[in-house]
Amino acid sequence: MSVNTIQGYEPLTSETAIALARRLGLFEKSSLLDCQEIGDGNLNYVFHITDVHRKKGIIIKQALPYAKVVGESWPLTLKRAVIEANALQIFGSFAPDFVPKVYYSDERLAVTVMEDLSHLTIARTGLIGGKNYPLLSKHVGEYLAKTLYHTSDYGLGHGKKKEWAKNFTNPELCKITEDLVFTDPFFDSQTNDFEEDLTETVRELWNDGAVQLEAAKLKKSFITEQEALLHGDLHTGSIFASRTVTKVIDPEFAFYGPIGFDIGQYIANLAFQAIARDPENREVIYTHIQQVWETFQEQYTILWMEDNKDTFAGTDGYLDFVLKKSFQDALGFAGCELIRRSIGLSHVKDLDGIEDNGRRITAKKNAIELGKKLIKERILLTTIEDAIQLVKSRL
Ligand SMILES: Nc1ncnc2c1ncn2[C@@H]1O[C@H](COP(=O)(O)OP(=O)(O)O)[C@@H](O)[C@H]1O
Ligand SMILES: CSC[C@H]1O[C@H](OP(=O)(O)O)[C@H](O)[C@@H]1O
Repeated sequence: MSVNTIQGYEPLTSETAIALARRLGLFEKSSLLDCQEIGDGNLNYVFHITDVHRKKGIIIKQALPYAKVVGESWPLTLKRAVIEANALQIFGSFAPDFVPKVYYSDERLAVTVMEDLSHLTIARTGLIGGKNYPLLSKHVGEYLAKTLYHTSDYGLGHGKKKEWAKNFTNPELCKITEDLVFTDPFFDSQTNDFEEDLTETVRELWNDGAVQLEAAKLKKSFITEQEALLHGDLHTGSIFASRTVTKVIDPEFAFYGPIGFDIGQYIANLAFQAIARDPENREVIYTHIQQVWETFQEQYTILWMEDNKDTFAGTDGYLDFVLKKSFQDALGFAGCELIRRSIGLSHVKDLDGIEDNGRRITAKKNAIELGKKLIKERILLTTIEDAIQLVKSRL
């Protein structure tokens, strides 16, 4: 397959990115501008433009017509840029404290111009470096409650939600997740990528019919359940943090799906830290896992009570049912993410960055075993304490 030429689209260079910033009037006319391409993700260009004297910056993110990590042999829709810009604006309207401001977007050029967050640190990088972000998981819990409630049937009403869901069909990006998270790691697929020392563990996984059946059910939920507008790729590399501020970036995978998916991806990426750390440094990560769920549950409940468009909102047991389902879904999705980032395409630095071969292999085996347990036993777990106990039992 080759990349189609798209009318009016051209990849930006530092010069054309600066010209765009000037045209948009985002800097004073006399300012001296510097531009660096800083994208370290799998898919896009990210240009950081700064006014050299005033130290003020902006970010211009541009989608390429292919996946950057693989190259032109993997064409990928440019529509993801408009999905990302629209999702940032919607999430920003419901949770303004936790989302970068969007200054401009252009569908033809596939660009989103947004607030510069480079005074913050990507949470994954900070956590790997041993930094503590005391408010991170409370903030993420609040962000999740607000975005997942306000975009749902309960927040919007059935008609409006269906309209929104139509505007957020994102089949190409969803297919990446369907393949890379929910399918390929459970079979002997070409995209898988793991060390030889993991072969036996991986073969056991491929022969585990019970895991495959539960993974199939989780994949079905991901594909069929349009509960709310999800971020769709909420790992700790998609979150900027400081001790007091949290901002969620990169929602190009946004679509209407099961709300446990965002919660589960975040929990799994915290779990990578618990797995990678020495035992004495794990407790703070367990606290994060507890805080994100507790804050989500508390805030979601408040929103449900305040203004719910569903006639059944006050029916005894309905909110509990919704929360329990989301919790158990989240644990299953977390299990899939743990396995995928250990043996599938696109790993995490938390594990790959462990230099000692023996420690790294043990960490990945732990991640795979924990993933299997979460997938198979999620319906037996009813409290976040149960889930944390299960994580502890695998390390
Ligand atoms: N608003 C921003 N402010 C500062 N840096 C950013 C911003 N958005 C992205 N970046 C930088 O660019 C990197 C890649 O961005 P991301 O949106 O995750 O791209 P991709 O979709 O390719 O994964 C981030 O890890 C971060 O370093
Ligand atoms: C070839 S896409 C693989 C992987 O990349 C995305 O992550 P990011 O955009 O944050 O780098 C997403 O997790 C996809 O599954």
